[in-house]
Amino acid sequence: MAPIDLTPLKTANVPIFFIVGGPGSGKGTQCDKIVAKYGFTHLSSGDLLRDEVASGSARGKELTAIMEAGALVPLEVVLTLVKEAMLKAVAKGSKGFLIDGYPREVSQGVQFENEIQPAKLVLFFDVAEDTLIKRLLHRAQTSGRADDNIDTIKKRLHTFTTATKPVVDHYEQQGKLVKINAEGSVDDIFAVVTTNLDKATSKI
Ligand SMILES: Nc1ccn([C@@H]2O[C@H](COP(=O)(O)OP(=O)(O)OP(=O)(O)O)[C@@H](O)[C@H]2O)c(=O)n1
Ligand SMILES: Nc1nc2c(ncn2[C@@H]2O[C@H](COP(=O)(O)OP(=O)(O)O)[C@@H](O)[C@H]2O)c(=O)[nH]1
Ligand SMILES: [Mg+2]
Repeated sequence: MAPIDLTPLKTANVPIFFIVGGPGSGKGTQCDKIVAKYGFTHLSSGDLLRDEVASGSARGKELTAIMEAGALVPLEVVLTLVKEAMLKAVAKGSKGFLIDGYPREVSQGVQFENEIQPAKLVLFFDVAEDTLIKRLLHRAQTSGRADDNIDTIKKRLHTFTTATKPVVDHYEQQGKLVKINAEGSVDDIFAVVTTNLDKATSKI
């Protein structure tokens, strides 16, 4: 596969925010609110993967099995989808990016930042496991997602603890982590989010 020309994305030099948290921690919910207020482009890596599956492509078929096992899709696959979506958004004048559900492991973050540009901040929505399970089982009633069932939820939580928690430590060491207690109401959490985003964007 030919390498993707990232020049337009690098030249745009718009702020990039990683949004991390366990499955069901409210990443998508908060991203919708951030988009409404700040006009950033929201890219959910999980949604990009689900779109790829829905397209019926050969690449999509391989992904289904991995996602239903609650495991991680190979870094190159996710990063390629993210890059393609970012380039499309930059062509339309994107003001910045919320990269939701990525990085899932330290190497995903390192490679993204090396190849594209460093993230400005990493928002981490911190929610206890029992709350995550309750929320996901509730969402399962309407989400239609093949992975919103108790067996896959348990596997996703395991993947989060083993692969993604080190991501949180990695960015904490770099002083880029904003850890938000996300057990409260959507509006209370959003108030903390806006305080941090206002601070980060005023320095641009
Ligand atoms: N960077 C990513 C993002 C997603 N996935 C795969 O896609 C699945 C669903 O991802 P996502 O929609 O982000 O789900 P959750 O993290 O469970 O978060 P939520 O449902 O809360 O959005 C993951 O379990 C994983 O198999 C992945 O491998 N790598
Ligand atoms: N109680 C409560 N529920 C929330 C909050 N944020 C999201 N939810 C619910 O939790 C579920 C998962 O949220 P979602 O935004 O899809 O989380 P994501 O999986 O991290 O993207 C959904 O059913 C939401 O309605 C919150 O702040 N408080
Ligand atoms: Mg989501």
